[in-house]
Amino acid sequence: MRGSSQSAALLSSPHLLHIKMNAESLDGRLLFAIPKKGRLHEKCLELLAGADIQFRRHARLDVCLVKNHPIALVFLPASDIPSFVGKGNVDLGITGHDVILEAQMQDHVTEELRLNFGKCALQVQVPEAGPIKSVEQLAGKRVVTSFEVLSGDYFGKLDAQLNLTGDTKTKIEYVGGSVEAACSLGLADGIVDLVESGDTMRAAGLHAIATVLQTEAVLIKSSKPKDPAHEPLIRRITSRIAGVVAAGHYVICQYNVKRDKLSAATAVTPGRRAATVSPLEDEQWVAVSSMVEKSKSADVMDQLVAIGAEDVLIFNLDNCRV
Ligand SMILES: Nc1ncnc2c1ncn2[C@@H]1O[C@H](COP(=O)(O)OP(=O)(O)OP(=O)(O)O)[C@@H](O)[C@H]1O
Ligand SMILES: O=P(O)(O)OC[C@H]1O[C@H](OP(=O)(O)OP(=O)(O)O)[C@H](O)[C@@H]1O
Repeated sequence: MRGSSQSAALLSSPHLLHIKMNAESLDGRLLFAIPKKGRLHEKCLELLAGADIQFRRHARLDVCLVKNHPIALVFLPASDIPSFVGKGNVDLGITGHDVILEAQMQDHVTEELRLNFGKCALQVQVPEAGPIKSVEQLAGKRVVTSFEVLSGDYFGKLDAQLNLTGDTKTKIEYVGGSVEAACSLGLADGIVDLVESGDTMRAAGLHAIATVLQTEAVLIKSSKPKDPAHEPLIRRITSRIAGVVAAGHYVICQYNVKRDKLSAATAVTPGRRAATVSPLEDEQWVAVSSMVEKSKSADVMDQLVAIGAEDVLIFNLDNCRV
């Protein structure tokens, strides 16, 4: 029975020993892995709430049952989620695209959805005041990182291009955290680490000289799901989460405009299929409603006002299916 073997595999994980007493209740449930802490955790909880996946997590328990679906949530370190999903121990998961590549699980998981958070870049960084200005100058020296595989690939290719072999190759050393301190501590000539705002990098006196990878959080499923019976539920959850992500991406823009300016205005707010145009009591005017990308809404409002639109309103979406 797949449910039992899946539970047994989960329970062999050191993270999950203390949920043994719950093993029976996991059987038959779709297992969905969520980062248990770190940068992605809170955003994942918001997604679950938006998708109406209801649960109560008891303090310190890494597995909890969803009340309104046959799902169990499994809280794991983000870095372990690709291999749990890739090996089929859990059915669905959320983690970073970077983490999937670092775990070398890209051939074992399918990225179902980009989630529009956890966006950052994996960058090669060196001391701003130091002599190294390019990755070619850094090649052959000491690089400290938490991303050994991705950094190894990156510098491996660079070493090959520069004909660096044996002892002259770049030395990649792993550290589990505080990577940005490695140069000032004398451990490294450069580092490879994630950058979002750049605050950590600048505070450590570093600057970026190359980008290894752009990443964001993704919803993943196993490329070879063990239980096809879970597919409809996976599709439903994926569609709900896609709706929550789209709701964060769009706003509704509503305004009044004179009929003779309507085509200029709808050129600014074409909507996804078409703008909704409704008559007003004043026959010279119409009301227009349209979905607009949130990041462009301020520009769109400026353009509408310049065209002569009035009462321009922006509404956030709680949820949608588009
Ligand atoms: N500054 C950031 N901005 C956006 N996304 C980030 C940032 N840092 C990390 N991430 C994303 O979150 C993932 C997990 O990173 P995080 O540092 O939270 O890992 P963790 O090791 O699980 O947590 P912790 O650092 O608390 O131990 C990263 O692989 C990346 O995809
Ligand atoms: O460009 P920034 O916005 O400053 O973000 C980058 C920092 O975020 C991540 O670490 P995090 O703060 O999650 O903690 P960690 O070092 O413990 O992983 C990453 O490792 C960087 O240190």
